[in-house]
Amino acid sequence: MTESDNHPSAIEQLTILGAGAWGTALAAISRRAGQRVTLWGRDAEILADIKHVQKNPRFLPDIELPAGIETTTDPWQACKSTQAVLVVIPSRSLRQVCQTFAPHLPTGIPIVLCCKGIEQGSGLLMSEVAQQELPNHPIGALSGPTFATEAARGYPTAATIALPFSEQDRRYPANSDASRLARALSNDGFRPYVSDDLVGVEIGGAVKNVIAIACGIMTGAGFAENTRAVLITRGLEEMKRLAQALGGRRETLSGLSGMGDLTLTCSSQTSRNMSLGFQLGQGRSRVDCFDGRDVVVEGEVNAVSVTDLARQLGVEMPICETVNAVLHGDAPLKESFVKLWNRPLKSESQSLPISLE
Ligand SMILES: NC(=O)C1=CN([C@@H]2O[C@H](COP(=O)(O)OP(=O)(O)OC[C@H]3O[C@@H](n4cnc5c(N)ncnc54)[C@H](OP(=O)(O)O)[C@@H]3O)[C@@H](O)[C@H]2O)C=CC1
Ligand SMILES: O=C(CO)COP(=O)(O)O
Repeated sequence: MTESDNHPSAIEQLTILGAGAWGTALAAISRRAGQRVTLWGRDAEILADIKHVQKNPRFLPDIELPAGIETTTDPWQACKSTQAVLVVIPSRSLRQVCQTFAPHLPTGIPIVLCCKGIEQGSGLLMSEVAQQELPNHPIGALSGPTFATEAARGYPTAATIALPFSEQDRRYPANSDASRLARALSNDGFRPYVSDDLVGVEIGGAVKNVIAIACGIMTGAGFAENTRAVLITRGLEEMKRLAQALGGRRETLSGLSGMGDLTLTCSSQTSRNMSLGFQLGQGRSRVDCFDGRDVVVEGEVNAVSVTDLARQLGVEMPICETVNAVLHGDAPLKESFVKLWNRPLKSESQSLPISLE
């Protein structure tokens, strides 16, 4: 078989599930890339604004969206002639959303998960949850340093699209689902890279939010740049260890979905995770954070699932452990971070495993 015999058709029609900040931004990105886009959500009023006045006043106020985004609250309508689906809802809702959409998805189309997390209780990656519920679809992830507000405005942004490669994909990588999706989303402001390391890409997205909460706590408590650099660097090492234990590649965590997203999220209060940590570090109680609004903070719920998974696998993740103890174990904030700093001294590199005690 030659490459031209095997050339699959280009993706021209996308469905996006979730009309929050990132789902709406991805609809804008896809439109700018020339796609026919249907955005599915639950709130008919928001969807009407997106379609008719090119605004999402609740999740992306003041941002002008491109015209031509079709919207619907009906799962069948959303999927009827789609060639690929991006799932952009909070991680805790993924299983339920997959179950709702399973009967409506055209057979075999790729499903790309854009939520960042690990399922509570089961410890499954988002892709494993989706694979259980949608066994007849290739499952991938899109992840990277992508604040929705910036990407929706068209500011230059890049991310990684990961799907496992089949034997055929290895022979013709440009024809893989990951490559077809990258071409479908690419435009002047959005540059997708392709990967076959789904585990590495997903772990980066899930763990960086927990580390960002740690950065926020330390910054809110009055510490500065040195402390943040340590948390980013050692946090990256925690991400690499967990990815490796699950069969991912350490090098993936040096890319956009690892180091890239970790740096972004740990450096700005535009991040809801960093911002939650900051407010807690300043001494606010959890109920007063975000002025009492119910904001999606993935690192908060995922501190539990990341820590549980690490313990199960025997992977040392002291920063994530500390965040989890503070958020969910009633551990005193200041003392917990002092304890983190006073752990036994050791070598920096995994390949020189010495303790100095
Ligand atoms: N915002 C960002 O910059 C980025 C976010 N992400 C990730 O994307 C995911 C979504 O985040 P984001 O868009 O920011 O969140 P938002 O809070 O902005 O929006 C969440 C959306 O999900 C919908 N939703 C929640 N639960 C369900 C459910 N059970 N069924 C159907 N729809 C549901 C909400 O609908 P309703 O209003 O009806 O509740 C809302 O439209 C998260 O995992 C986040 O980490 C990734 C990269 C960037
Ligand atoms: O994942 C994000 C950027 O890549 C968004 O981060 P927050 O969820 O912390 O706002």
